[in-house]
This record gives sequence, structure tokens and C-alpha cells, in this order.
Amino acid sequence: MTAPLLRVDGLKVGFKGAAPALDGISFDLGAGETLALVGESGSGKSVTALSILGLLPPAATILGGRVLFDDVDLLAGGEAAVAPLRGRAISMVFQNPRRALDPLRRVGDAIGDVVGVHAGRRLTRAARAARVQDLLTAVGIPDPLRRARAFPHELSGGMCQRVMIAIALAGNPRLLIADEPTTGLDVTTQAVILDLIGDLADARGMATILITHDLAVAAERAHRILVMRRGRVVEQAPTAQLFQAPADPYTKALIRATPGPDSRIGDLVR
Ligand SMILES: Nc1ncnc2c1ncn2[C@@H]1O[C@H](COP(=O)(O)OP(=O)(O)OP(=O)(O)O)[C@@H](O)[C@H]1O
Repeated sequence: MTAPLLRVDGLKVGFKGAAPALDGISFDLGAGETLALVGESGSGKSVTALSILGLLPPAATILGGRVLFDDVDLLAGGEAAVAPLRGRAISMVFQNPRRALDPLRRVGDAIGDVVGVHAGRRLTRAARAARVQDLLTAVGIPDPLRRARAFPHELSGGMCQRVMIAIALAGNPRLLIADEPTTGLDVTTQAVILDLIGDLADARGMATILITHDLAVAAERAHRILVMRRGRVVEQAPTAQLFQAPADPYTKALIRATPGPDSRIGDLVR
């Protein structure tokens, strides 16, 4: 069997004076696969993502485990191992896109900055602008020439998140980590952004970790779901299996608490 793209193995992370934030998390992710991390607030979803990216806050300590990307141990290799991957092979989209963007920088320039960094050589203005246009087009921004000149406050929240996704795509990632990417967006825009991430993942064969507290979102978008609680994996299974035969009482309670007889959850549990 070929190795998974990502293997998280027994990951333990602690913050001083608190119970471990992650207490032995393990999962595999294959190329092109979408895995949803679900669980209540504080269950460790974001700490898992930040551990993979080597972006844990200084107060955090890695207490054990491995994070293998392409069979390379990123924890053992430290910053030297993960820095070349961050924003390139592994990229991330956060919630609150408007806050993530520099309010004083035109969005085309913000994307261009990242394009320039990834190019690793001096790009001509024309080459950089062409790449920015391509990325804006890839994330479905209409009239990209005009939008590139906009400041973040001139764009809707959904458009700002598209810009953030364009920035995340600039390094041609093989793994995209999307941490609550639609929080704060209206329901219609949420669906559009999640569709966009799914379509891009399919088109590019990109693996995705979708972090959400919303089981209905996970049901619709993920191939597999991993349920977390208090820093542990409660259960992980292919999506249909998780809904049809949940093994853990906590998962059962989560499913019961998720509305939507007319949603895919309804179909899955029927
Ligand atoms: N900077 C920090 N300092 C101290 N503890 C932290 C810090 N960041 C996270 N934690 C702790 O780590 C645990 C996991 O937090 P994490 O943010 O991963 O949860 P989450 O599942 O992503 O929650 P949410 O859905 O609210 O984002 C929590 O107990 C939290 O209090």
C-alpha cells in the first residue's frame, strides 16, 4: 500500500497548566481526499491544524507523536522541515477573511505578493499580473482585472474569502486546511464557498481537511469524518458509515442534535 499523503500519529500537544489540548490524535489522509474534523468548541480541531502547519503558539508544547507529510516527519524536522511546505504544499484558509487581508493593500497586490514569494525568482510585472488574473479566475471572481484593484472593504465577505482561497492556491498546495472557512458568511455564500473549495480540490486532486463544528456541512462535503472531543478522537469513519452506524454515544448525540430531515443527513440516517 502506498503511504498516505498525511499521517498524524499519536499527536499530543499541551498548554501549560491545562489538560492536554491534544491527547493522542491519529488519522491518515490520502491524496485528493476530504476529511472533516468535527467536534465541540475546544475539542482540539484548530490545534490539530496548527500542529500540522508548525504554527502552534509559543505557549504550546508538543508532548509526543508524529506528523508525516509524504513520509517526512514534520515534528522531528521542526521549522526547517515545515517552512518550505507552508503556503506551498500545505496551505490554509481561516475564518474571518476580511480581517486576514491587509485593509490598505489592493487584493490583486496581496495575491501578487504571495505569487512573487512562491516564484522564487523575479517575475516581470506582466507575468505576475497574469498569474493573479488566473488565480482570481480560478476562484470564480468575475471581472478579475477590476476586482484586483479593489481594497478588501470594497468586497463582500464571500469575495474576500475567495481572495484568501486564491492566496492559498498560489503555491499549488497538495493539502488545503480550511478552518471554519465560512463562519460569518450568510448561508447562501457559505454553500458557494464550500462548493468552490470542493470543486478546486476535485480539479486539482488536492487533499482537504475541513474543520467545522457543523456536522451537516461535514456530511455534505467530506469523504470521511473524524469526531473530536476533549483532545481525543471519539470516532472516525467514511461519511455514510458514520451516519448509518455511529459507534460512539457522543457521535450519536451529535447526529441527533443536527437538524435536517431534508438534508443529506436525513438521507444518510434513513
Ligand atoms: N493559545 C492557547 N493558550 C492556551 N490554551 C489554548 C490555546 N489555544 C488553544 N488552547 C486550548 O486547546 C484546546 C483546543 O483548542 P482548539 O482551538 O483546537 O479547539 P477547537 O476544537 O478548534 O475549538 P473552536 O471550534 O472553538 O475553534 C482548548 O482547550 C483550548 O483552550
